[in-house]
Amino acid sequence: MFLSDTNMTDNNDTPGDNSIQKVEPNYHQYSLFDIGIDPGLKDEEGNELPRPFTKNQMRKWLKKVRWENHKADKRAKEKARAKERRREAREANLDLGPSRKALKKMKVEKDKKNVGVIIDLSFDHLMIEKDRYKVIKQILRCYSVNRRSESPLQFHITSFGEKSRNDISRHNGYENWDVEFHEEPYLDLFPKEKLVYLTSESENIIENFEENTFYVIGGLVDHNKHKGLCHTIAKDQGIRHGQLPLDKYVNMKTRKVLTIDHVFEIVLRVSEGLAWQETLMKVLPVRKGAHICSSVSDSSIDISYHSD
Ligand SMILES: C[S@@+](CC[C@H](N)C(=O)[O-])C[C@H]1O[C@@H](n2cnc3c(N)ncnc32)[C@H](O)[C@@H]1O
Repeated sequence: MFLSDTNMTDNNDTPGDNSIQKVEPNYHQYSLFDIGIDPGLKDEEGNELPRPFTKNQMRKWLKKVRWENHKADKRAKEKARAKERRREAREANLDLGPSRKALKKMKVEKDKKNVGVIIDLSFDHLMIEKDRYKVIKQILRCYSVNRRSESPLQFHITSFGEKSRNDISRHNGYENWDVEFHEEPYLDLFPKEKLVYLTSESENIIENFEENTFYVIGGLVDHNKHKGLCHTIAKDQGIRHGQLPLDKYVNMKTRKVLTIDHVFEIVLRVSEGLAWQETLMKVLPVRKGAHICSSVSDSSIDISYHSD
């Protein structure tokens, strides 16, 4: 159910106004963290307490609620319109192509690539709630690009603990995703020689993704606080590691550390057969300021990893 904000006008001067108190936010659905507010206060059950709300915070919150309402409305209208179009087409004996249901079924039957990606969620203890949510959002994007791919990657999530389970359960239906969730760490699940930890600090430059190999991405949003952590872990565990060949194909204005979903999509696109330069220009966000290196051609060079 969505909230009505008709009682909340821009003329409300104080958050304690009667009109504001009529708004009954659903604090389970909308975390204050979602709108960049650290609520600080919690009740005995750990729920965020509504006060104190400044006028500005309340405005931001209402803007978010309005947007959510608008999105839900729009989706419902689109659904109704699509249903109506199908009904009309059926009556006129027109073929509108496969239904959503049929498309979904076709997707499940797609051939998976023999290349795997593992997102290593063993870093919960190093992140505040807000950053853990960012990790989950990025995983959501990985799932979404993989699902749309004609040749999806094998997708595993390891060290999937209680915190991650709670965080991800805000997104309904994750249990039905075509992703394998494991509570165990990857070392308990996969042979060491088939693992390659992706890390921007590795001295090994990846040129292509090997079949029958699992590429590990660190499930960590750390704002560079734990620089080199995944590289150290890979070396300590004696598994192979490699960095993406960013320097070879693009000039970047910013750091070479990418987000989980960008790394995932790069592995996916290159495994699909897209050239490196094209992939990087397509996937890297504009703010990374990537430009093509004019001196390179997009040929493949094999490298051998060493596991230190
Ligand atoms: C935001 S980064 C985390 C950075 C973290 N300080 C670390 O030690 O890796 C998330 C993950 O994306 C992957 N990653 C990011 N940039 C990369 C690059 N240039 N090459 C290879 N992997 C990269 C790594 O697996 C990394 O753990």
